Amino acid sequence: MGLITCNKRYYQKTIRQCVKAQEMIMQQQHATKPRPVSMNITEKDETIMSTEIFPTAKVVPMVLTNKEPVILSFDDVPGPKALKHLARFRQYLSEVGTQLTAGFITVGLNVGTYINTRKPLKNLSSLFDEYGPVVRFISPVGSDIVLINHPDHIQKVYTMEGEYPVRSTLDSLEKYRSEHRHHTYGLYTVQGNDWYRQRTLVVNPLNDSIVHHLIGINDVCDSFTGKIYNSRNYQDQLVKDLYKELHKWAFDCMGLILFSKRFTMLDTELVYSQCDMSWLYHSLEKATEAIIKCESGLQFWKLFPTPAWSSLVKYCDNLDSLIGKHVMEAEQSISFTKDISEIKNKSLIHAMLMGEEKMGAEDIATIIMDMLLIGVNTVTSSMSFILYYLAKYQRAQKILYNEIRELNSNLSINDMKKLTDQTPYLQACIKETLRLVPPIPVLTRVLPKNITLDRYNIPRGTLIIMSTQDSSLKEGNYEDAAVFTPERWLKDDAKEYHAFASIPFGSGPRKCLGQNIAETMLALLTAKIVQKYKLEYHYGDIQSTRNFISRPNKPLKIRFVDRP
Ligand code: HEM
Repeated sequence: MGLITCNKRYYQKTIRQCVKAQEMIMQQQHATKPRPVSMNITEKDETIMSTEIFPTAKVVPMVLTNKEPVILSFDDVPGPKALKHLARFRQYLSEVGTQLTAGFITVGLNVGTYINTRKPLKNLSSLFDEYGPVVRFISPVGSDIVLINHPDHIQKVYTMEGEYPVRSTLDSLEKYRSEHRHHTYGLYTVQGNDWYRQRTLVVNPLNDSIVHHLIGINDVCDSFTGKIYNSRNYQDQLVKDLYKELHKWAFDCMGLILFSKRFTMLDTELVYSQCDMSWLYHSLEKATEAIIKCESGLQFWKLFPTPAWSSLVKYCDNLDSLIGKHVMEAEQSISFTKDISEIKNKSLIHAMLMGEEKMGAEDIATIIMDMLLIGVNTVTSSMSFILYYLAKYQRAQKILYNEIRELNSNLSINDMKKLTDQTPYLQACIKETLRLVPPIPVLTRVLPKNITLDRYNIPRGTLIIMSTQDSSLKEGNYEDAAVFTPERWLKDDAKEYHAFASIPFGSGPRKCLGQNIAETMLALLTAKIVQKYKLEYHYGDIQSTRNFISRPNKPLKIRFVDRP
């Protein structure tokens, strides 16, 4: 639909150019005849006209025959006009950077969620409806931003990202690291060769870690279902905030994978006590809140320390030192052990410390911090929405329950592949939830080369924001796109879906490192909950917030009714 609107606009523009060219040719012909005094055209005017006529006339046959592609300039990319006037301030505010425009976009999106005005604020999809599939934001302060949502364009960006893909970083975390800690490591935020080196060092130990801890994760999932049993009210809802409980579950699972430790946050009430484990959990929660605040809206923290910035510094410092303690403990245990080969598999931290290329303790702590921040928050968000959709779509829940019941096992497995093969409907439910609510709703790239998108030439270095959530919710890409339909992934037609219409884990060499881990955690807990409880939801529709990691915008009041 957006593509059609855009092409329509393009053709209208070309037709206007064509008419203008014809008028000018006619004027030029008239110019050779004796000229009426009222026209008053000077020699200078004639020169201008003749230089304008030919380029325009040259374009016309190309468009009409539609044989040669016409490349339109970057200036032709449509976008909101208001921001163009702000461009005048560019010279004064250069230090604020590109993200201010991203801030404008985020403010628009977030405010739209909270304020119920008569004239609703624009969200990304209305921008695409208005301007077409390629929208330009002229930044008042930094590089311009281009917004896209068409799967073809998203695919093209990924194919041109190069060997060392560059994503726009979380500015607040990057500033914290470079200015406050004088240390720029961090897998999500680092770029270029450094990124490649880190990723190569982490990828294998991380995959091994999930295999080692399957049984432990299974136990944490059992703790969660047990906790539901023990802490329901008379309406079979959790007395506590379900989102927070899921957050603790994700934290405990990630504790096993990243530290090989049982954090038991689910079982303990000592959330704000003085023990290291609860401080780590508390700091993670607070650091996430502070990053969300800093990344949404106008980024004044770049100019002076705002309360959100001070909170970010405080809690990221906490995280750094608490994780650093675990890394130091691992270093010590290595230095006291004779049989080095045995200890290498003790934890992900041990494996990284003993990798072929030695990594410093601070570097490892930063990588672990990134994985904790991304991993815990994304998995919690997805798990919340899986439960919500299953509770809302009873028919889907019934099919899933039958699939799990037929497995006729207690699901206490240590072979994930077997579980995946035996539960196609469960996998489809996870995939469908991630299509409807990808926890990271927009992905970014800065390309090393110019790229042509929908005939517009986008210069290299432009920040390209890919609205992957908008793409996966578009009717043109999926029929009944807003409806939770896991079956769509099991039909033959699924093969016809565009491979880039729904990419919740990103794509290419820089795609999510934790996909395997996330899918395992989500599958295990969903299976265990549905096996034990019938889920119900009797309240208003829940949507996702549009933060850099989205979450439910309302309390998850799901009922967990015992199955007979
Ligand atoms: C449902 C859960 C998850 C979703 C939907 C998700 C999604 C994503 C996405 C979209 C990206 C960016 C990809 C791109 O730019 O093309 C990403 C990157 C990343 N994710 Fe995940 N993620 C999830 C869970 C996890 C977990 C559990 C971990 C930790 C083990 C993790 C670690 C990472 C890391 C380290 C990166 C940066 C990779 C790099 O820059 O090389 N993610 N994730």
